[in-house]
Amino acid sequence: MSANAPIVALKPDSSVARMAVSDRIRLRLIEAGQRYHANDNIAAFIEDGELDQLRREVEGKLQGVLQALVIDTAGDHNTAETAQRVAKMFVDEVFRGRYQSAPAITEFPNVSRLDELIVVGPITVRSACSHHLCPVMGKVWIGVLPRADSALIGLSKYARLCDWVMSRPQIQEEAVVMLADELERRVKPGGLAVVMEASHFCMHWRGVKDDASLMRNTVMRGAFSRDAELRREFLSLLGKGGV
Ligand SMILES: Nc1nc2c(ncn2[C@@H]2O[C@H](COP(=O)(O)OP(=O)(O)OP(=O)(O)O)[C@@H](O)[C@H]2O)c(=O)[nH]1
Repeated sequence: MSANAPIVALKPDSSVARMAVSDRIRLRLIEAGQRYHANDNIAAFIEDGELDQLRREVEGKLQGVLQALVIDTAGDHNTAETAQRVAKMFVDEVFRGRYQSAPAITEFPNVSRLDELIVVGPITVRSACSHHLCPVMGKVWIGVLPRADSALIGLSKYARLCDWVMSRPQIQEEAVVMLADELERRVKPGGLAVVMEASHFCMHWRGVKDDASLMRNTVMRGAFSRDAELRREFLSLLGKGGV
């Protein structure tokens, strides 16, 4: 992990070793000039074994939150292990797209020089808003217009990539752009379209308590941004119940 090297120079070994694991990781990120917003992946800055330490650190902080909420975690059998459960849920499940490396995406050359529209979806996606950490549940549709030098990727890989990008706290507008960037980098298509439709629990469960509203947004790149007919064809293929 190359980003680790400058940290050792910055601080004596012993003081780095004594730091909380989140501080060690943060120092590496800062030293490398790497952004670490809620929707950024920081896997390259986490060393072997540190995720276990991070989960334990998060558990300790969550125990403090429960204590501050005046919940008797010692006497209440239902919350006795809540801090541990929630830490595991954040680090290993719902926010794992921050801490784990990208899924392996097998790429195949476009031997047949396919240049017709491919539509994948609806892919079920689960995320969380970065404002309240409430669930965001939705669907994503992806349109790819390949060109001769594009890579073709397996169908399941669209869903794997979606899951990796979505498993982070974020806003929907940025989520679709990030997903489009990841797809564009791997597939190098002549055109790329992403549509997301999602339900935000920060609006259902709390706040305005509006049960019905959805947010829909799109990213249109390359041929999709230039060609209205292609856009129409893609949108018409999203199907009933789609956008
Ligand atoms: N644009 C956008 N807004 C979002 C998304 N997810 C949640 N929000 C909104 O983020 C806003 C945060 O607003 P604040 O005023 O800081 O928070 P708040 O006082 O809890 O707001 P209320 O939800 O209105 O009670 C809310 O309006 C949410 O509905 C998203 O993906 N995109």
